[in-house]
Amino acid sequence: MVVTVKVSKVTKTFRKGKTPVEVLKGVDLVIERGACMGILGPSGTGKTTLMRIIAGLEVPTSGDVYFDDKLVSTSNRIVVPPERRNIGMVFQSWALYPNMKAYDNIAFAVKNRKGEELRKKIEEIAEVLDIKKVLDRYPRELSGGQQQRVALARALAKDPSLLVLDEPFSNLDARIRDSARALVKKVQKEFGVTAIVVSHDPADIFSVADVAGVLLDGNFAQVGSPIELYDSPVSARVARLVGEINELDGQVEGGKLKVLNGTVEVKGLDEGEVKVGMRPEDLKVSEDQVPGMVSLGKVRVKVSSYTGSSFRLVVSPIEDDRVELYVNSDRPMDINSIALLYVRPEKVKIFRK
Ligand SMILES: Nc1ncnc2c1ncn2[C@@H]1O[C@H](COP(=O)(O)OP(=O)(O)OP(=O)(O)O)[C@@H](O)[C@H]1O
Repeated sequence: MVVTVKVSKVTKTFRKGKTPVEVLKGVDLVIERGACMGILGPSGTGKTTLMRIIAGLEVPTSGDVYFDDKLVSTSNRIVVPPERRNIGMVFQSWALYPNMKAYDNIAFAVKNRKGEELRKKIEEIAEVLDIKKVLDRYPRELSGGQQQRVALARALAKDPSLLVLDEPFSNLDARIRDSARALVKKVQKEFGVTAIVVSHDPADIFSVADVAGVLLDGNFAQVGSPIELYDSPVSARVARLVGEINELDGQVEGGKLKVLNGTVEVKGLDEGEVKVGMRPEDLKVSEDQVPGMVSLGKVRVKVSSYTGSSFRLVVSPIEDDRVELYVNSDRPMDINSIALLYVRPEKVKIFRK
């Protein structure tokens, strides 16, 4: 039975020698039945700890965890042990048994089915994951992508209440990572299982999660759809974690934002010093006027490099060489050429200092 997961005011304190360190500081979270929640955050921020608490592998210092209405963990106590939470887990390492064929690796995890019924279930999942032909191979005879799919099949074969994926793509080549992400999304939806994906790579989270949370300093700094997090981050730290961003100082005066040599209309903001964020794809360098975009003044091109699908420019305002901005461009530019820098005004992000 697929569950809704509810985490309520969960804290976790570890001891580093004699010093207590509070890693989670009252985390609240609801993952609706059948939804896929992504958890993003820098290293050491408590992502794995939170996931282990949900899985029952770690006990919360305080707070509660529910699967539907059932209390599974509470302050310093595991109410339902991990083996009875029916969680399908996929780890970064995939953790396949090297001495067992793919089929047996999958079958080993399934306790509730036997014989023909088990075989049918495994074949059905193998079909969806396209690993039917490799079920009689040992892990060492499989590619990384196939091993990952076997690990996913193993997690799904027991009809889990919850699927937990811990950095599931980090051991894959960049070449197949995109297709692996698409496959995870497809099977998660097809099997209708509630899922949690933990990663430090926003691309992992954005490609599979319906809702994502950014964990910073022991709490969620923001929870929202991937688009919300990317387009409307609540802070410069969140903005930086979910994608590349240029950060500049600006000033709000009389309903206008002054940044570099440009002015952008803004509404409902307090006057004063602000931090301004602009993503490289929201900037453009051009000799001509660009309709719908606002000029930020003249810049000098310092770097123009080809990235495979587009060009990447590094530019500096002509009056201040120390300020550098990254700009995505559909064409190369001559080094040291001077042009105007434009920004899409609706995409400018403004943060309090
Ligand atoms: N069993 C433990 N005892 C003491 N400290 C721990 C223990 N487990 C984790 N920590 C500490 O808690 C903090 C959070 O660790 P956690 O592994 O949850 O972070 P993370 O966000 O998953 O990091 P990463 O992305 O590097 O895996 C770290 O500072 C870590 O050193």
